[in-house]
Amino acid sequence: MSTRSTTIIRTVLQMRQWRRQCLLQNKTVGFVPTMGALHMGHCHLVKNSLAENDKTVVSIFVNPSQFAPHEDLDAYPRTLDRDLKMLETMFPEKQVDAVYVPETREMYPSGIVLEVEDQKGAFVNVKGCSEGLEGAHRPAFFRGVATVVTKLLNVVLPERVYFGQKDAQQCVVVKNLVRDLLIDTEVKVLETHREANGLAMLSRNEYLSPEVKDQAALIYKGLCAAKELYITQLESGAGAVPSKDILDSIKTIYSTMPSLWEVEYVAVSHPDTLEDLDSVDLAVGALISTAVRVPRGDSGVARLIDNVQLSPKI
Ligand SMILES: Nc1ncnc2c1ncn2[C@@H]1O[C@H](COP(=O)(O)OP(=O)(O)OP(=O)(O)O)[C@@H](O)[C@H]1O
Ligand SMILES: CC(C)(CO)[C@@H](O)C(=O)[O-]
Ligand code: BAL
Repeated sequence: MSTRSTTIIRTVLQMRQWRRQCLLQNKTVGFVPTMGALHMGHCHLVKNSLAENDKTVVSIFVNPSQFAPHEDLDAYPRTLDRDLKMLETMFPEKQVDAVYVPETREMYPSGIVLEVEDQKGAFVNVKGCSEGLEGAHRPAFFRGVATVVTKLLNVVLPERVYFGQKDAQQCVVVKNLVRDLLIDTEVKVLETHREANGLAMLSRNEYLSPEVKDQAALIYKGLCAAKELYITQLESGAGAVPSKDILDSIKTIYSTMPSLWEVEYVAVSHPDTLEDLDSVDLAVGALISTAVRVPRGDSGVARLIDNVQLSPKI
């Protein structure tokens, strides 16, 4: 089936046939993996892929294996018609060439085994990832992401694959997996797109009432306070800043959050290894990341993540 100029591909076989044609025509392929409910953050990745490759594939697949049983797999927004329209209309100069929308049985022909207890044995070697940040709070997450990204890359075989810095730990996991499994693709990481109030664009923002969306600006405001502290210290010529001072600057802002909100974590990590830092070497910088649980419009809870990079190059 095809829309104006975007081919919709539903099976591994069709995807491979499409890819083979690109190879025969000597065309490079850029790939943007997503779980749909597309927003301007996704479009930013697509725009870069369109600019850097002859052909661009976007995948839309809500991957069950990265959700633990208590997480929001069923509630995750699924807006395929709207997503396809967005991809057709957002890029007037150059269209997305193919959208890969597989069923779960295409991606997992032998089914899915969720071994949540066994996460620490995951095969991807990412220092710090099992102990802290998202890995600690979402036990199924990185094994599921590593599995599905490997499968997707095996099917699409792109020259370049695009991810958002918003999921900073995911980017480290994917870079390590591409390196360790000798996958022949270039991983490109692009900066986080934000709403006018600073809130990171997330598919899960669809869960939020306008009021909560307004208040959620505090998340980025807290991260910006950490950045300001870092820059002040950098300009003063200091060599290091204790992580506690950074965390305190964020806590001051977070203390104004509505009382029902729950800060799941704020972490100060090494920018490359993601190991927890007691003190930030100003010449090296750090990744400051956070997850906050806020009320959903429908009485559930939405988990919002964000991060900023503290870099001596700022
Ligand atoms: N605001 C953003 N800016 C840049 N890239 C983004 C942004 N939001 C998502 N991405 C990237 O788009 C890709 C697909 O993300 P995904 O479909 O999970 O959406 P999402 O907005 O991250 O949703 P959620 O975190 O609510 O699941 C990922 O590489 C992700 O990092
Ligand atoms: C990379 C990904 C598409 C794997 O399902 C997902 O984790 C996402 O959208 O960030
Ligand atoms: N972009 C992150 C996907 C997830 O939260 O499962």
